[in-house]
Amino acid sequence: MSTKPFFVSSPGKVILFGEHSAVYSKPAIAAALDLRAYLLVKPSEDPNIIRLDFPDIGLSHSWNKNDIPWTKIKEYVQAKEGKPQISEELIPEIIDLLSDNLSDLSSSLHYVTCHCFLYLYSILCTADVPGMLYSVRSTLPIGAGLGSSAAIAVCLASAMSILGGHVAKASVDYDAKSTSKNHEDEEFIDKWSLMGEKCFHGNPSGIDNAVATHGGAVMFQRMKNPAAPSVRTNMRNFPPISLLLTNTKIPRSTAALVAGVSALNTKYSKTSASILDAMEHLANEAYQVMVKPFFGPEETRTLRELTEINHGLLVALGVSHPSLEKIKIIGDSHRIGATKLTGAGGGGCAITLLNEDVSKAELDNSLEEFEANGFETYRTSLGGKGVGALYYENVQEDKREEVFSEIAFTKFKDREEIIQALGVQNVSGWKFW
Ligand SMILES: Nc1ncnc2c1ncn2[C@@H]1O[C@H](COP(=O)(O)OP(=O)(O)OP(=O)(O)O)[C@@H](O)[C@H]1O
Ligand SMILES: C[C@@](O)(CCO)CC(=O)[O-]
Ligand SMILES: [Mg+2]
Repeated sequence: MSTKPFFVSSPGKVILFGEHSAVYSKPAIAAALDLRAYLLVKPSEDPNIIRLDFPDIGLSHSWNKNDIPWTKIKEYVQAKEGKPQISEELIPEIIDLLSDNLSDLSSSLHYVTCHCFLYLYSILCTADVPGMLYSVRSTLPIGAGLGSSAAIAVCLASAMSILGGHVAKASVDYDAKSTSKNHEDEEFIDKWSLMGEKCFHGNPSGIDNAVATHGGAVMFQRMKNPAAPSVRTNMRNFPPISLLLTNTKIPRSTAALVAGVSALNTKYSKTSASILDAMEHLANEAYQVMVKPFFGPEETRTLRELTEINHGLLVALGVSHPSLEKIKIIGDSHRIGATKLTGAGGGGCAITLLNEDVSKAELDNSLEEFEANGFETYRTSLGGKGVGALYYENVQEDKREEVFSEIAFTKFKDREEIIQALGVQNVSGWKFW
């Protein structure tokens, strides 16, 4: 177990096809974003104190680790060779046992985040792990459809797997070929981060945390039998798609949107089953196109057409928002490409698969209109690295104090400062599983 400070980091994601239908065991396609969450873990001055400092959401909280009902919690966790075994659902008895530790949190945002932290902490760590500071910063917009919750869940699950001694040290360099990956440890982190996602929103498909753990691009399908593992097919030759992300900045909750679709399914079961079936066919067609060895103008046109259809189907499920429709109208009227909402919808982000021949003038006009409406745009590359760690000993000796400074970390002004100081591409020493 490491008592030296370390960072873990994991990426957000873009769902290209199949959000919401993914929850109903339909295939979906998603890829890792170059925006990431970072978690600093650092020994506390008082080894009995577990301290959370999550400035992005104004959360600062601490517990005395002796107040966690360790012995009772462990009675509900099955372990094999010292490794806690995953349950299908969150264990209600553990939720109940932790409720006293959460009773002084009045904001629901803080409650949910602390619940996720303590659930993973009390299962993956033991009373012997000294109290630490846990501080999170993210370059992902929160609640905007880009998997910010999954990135946090993966950071927490990986840090606690390190502290609990359940995974080997991450040791693969940034540029190394993926064949040397430690698949077993990545799977462990993936599984436990799904439990973290369940704390954030009751019924996640698992696609967001899978991408945040493994990175790259995947076709993902949750199985109908909840006990069966999800199927994840890596898409190695992910085509070079030119993508524009536009954030409406309208806040929304994934949990509420997923619950809304569930209500629709109950009320109009046959109609909504047809919509979900259409989404299934659409994701399969997109997959066939995306894995073609040759990806030319015909293939990009097909993906744009499927993008338009996918958005229409999501509108039919009731998860769009006037601001998302506005993005679509602006993009369509300047003919920049095909636009759909991404993630849970209801606000948050839209993606536009840009036309290859879009002119600079057309694009600039759209960008101006997006800005005038208060939207934020971001050009992004897809398919980056999954979860990684930056250990104390992998940072040059004379830089350690600065890199692992809690004060510097919590005070970074914006996304650019975080990326500059810690980005997995900018700072040498990051290791991956
Ligand atoms: N930087 C952060 N610091 C602390 N908590 C965060 C941070 N980013 C995300 N979260 C947690 O994740 C929640 C947002 O998750 P939610 O699933 O609603 O949106 P999302 O993950 O951004 O979008 P989607 O699930 O559609 O991809 C926040 O309410 C908070 O609990
Ligand atoms: C809306 C949803 O399909 C994607 C959220 O990013 C929910 C999920 O799959 O967990
Ligand atoms: Mg989420």
